[in-house]
Amino acid sequence: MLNWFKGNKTPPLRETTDPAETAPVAFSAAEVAVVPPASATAGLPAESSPAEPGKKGLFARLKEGLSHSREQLTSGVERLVFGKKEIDAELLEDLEALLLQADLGMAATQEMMAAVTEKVRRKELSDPQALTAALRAALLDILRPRAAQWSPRKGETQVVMMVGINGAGKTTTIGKLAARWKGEGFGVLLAAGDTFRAAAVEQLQGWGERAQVPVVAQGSGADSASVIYDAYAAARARGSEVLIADTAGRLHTQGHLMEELKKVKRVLAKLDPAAPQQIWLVLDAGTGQNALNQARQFHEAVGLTGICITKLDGTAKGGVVAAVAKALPIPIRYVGVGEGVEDLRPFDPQAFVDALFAEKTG
Ligand SMILES: Nc1nc2c(ncn2[C@@H]2O[C@H](COP(=O)(O)OP(=O)(O)OP(=O)(O)O)[C@@H](O)[C@H]2O)c(=O)[nH]1
Repeated sequence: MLNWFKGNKTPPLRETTDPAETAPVAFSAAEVAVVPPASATAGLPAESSPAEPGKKGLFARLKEGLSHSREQLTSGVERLVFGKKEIDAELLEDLEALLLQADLGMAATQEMMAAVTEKVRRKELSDPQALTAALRAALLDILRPRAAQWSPRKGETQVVMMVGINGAGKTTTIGKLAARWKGEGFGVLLAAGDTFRAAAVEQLQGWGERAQVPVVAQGSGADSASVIYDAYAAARARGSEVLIADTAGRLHTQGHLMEELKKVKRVLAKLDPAAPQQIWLVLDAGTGQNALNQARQFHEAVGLTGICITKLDGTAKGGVVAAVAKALPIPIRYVGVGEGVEDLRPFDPQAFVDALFAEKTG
């Protein structure tokens, strides 16, 4: 229990953009530490401060990030239609194979192929050169239902709990979200709930320092549910709008570790039955179709309300976003296209299709 509750002291009401606000607040240091340590930025990618806008245009960053995937899809289609006069069965077969190779997965591929084949059958599509436009439209139809932005709300304290397998990019995504929401004027607090990996606490504190957002942490090996509970209590007392809770990476197949996540939910619900208001799964795009299994199992265990797909810049498997969108009725909140703070983009289906699947290469 935090000592400002015990002592019935008035907690700081609201966070401001003043860095002084990020100094340790009133609490029992033995139990909870809200600390942005001085040297915690070690090991973080060099980048601009959160207040500094990205130097490149937002779409340009997304496009650059998706260049490997775009190259595979766009050039692939160009190769298939080169010299072709009509869309025949062979071309359609090759196209299906290309979409599967680009990691769109069976269900999304089949839906896109059905849309294209139907257009060919109705004679609305006969020119092979027009295939790309038809594919883009079909992809957009799959992605559009998954676009739903979430933002903290003034006057409420909501918890966004981040889950995922080891190394998916949870801590990094939390840092980027903290900078974004802080920049939008929300009071943000971070909970170092990954008590398993010692460096994770330091890493989170580094992001906290960069974003000028306080971090609630306990010693390594502490009970994750207790850290997140205390952090939620602190966030409510401070009037922060959002608590972003890190959790340890775990394989979706490790039943006992999935139970731990359920415990965090139960413990938070003691403070507010609606908490955690959001549970977001972080998926590494490079894991390809395995991302679907992860998403299904995390969803079954804890009930996801959002998905963030990271590392789209390092892979040609960008099509996995379509596979995830088709397989699960869960909003895709953000996509990560780099390690920098500005490389986390809100998921915008039209921008994503434009960046992933160019009308023409180049
Ligand atoms: N290129 C690229 N790298 C990323 C992206 N997101 C995260 N990373 C990198 O991925 C690595 C792992 O990220 P973390 O945030 O530590 O992953 P985690 O899920 O917290 O890991 P655990 O604590 O082991 O569960 C780091 O080197 C990040 O910089 C992204 O969108 N693009």
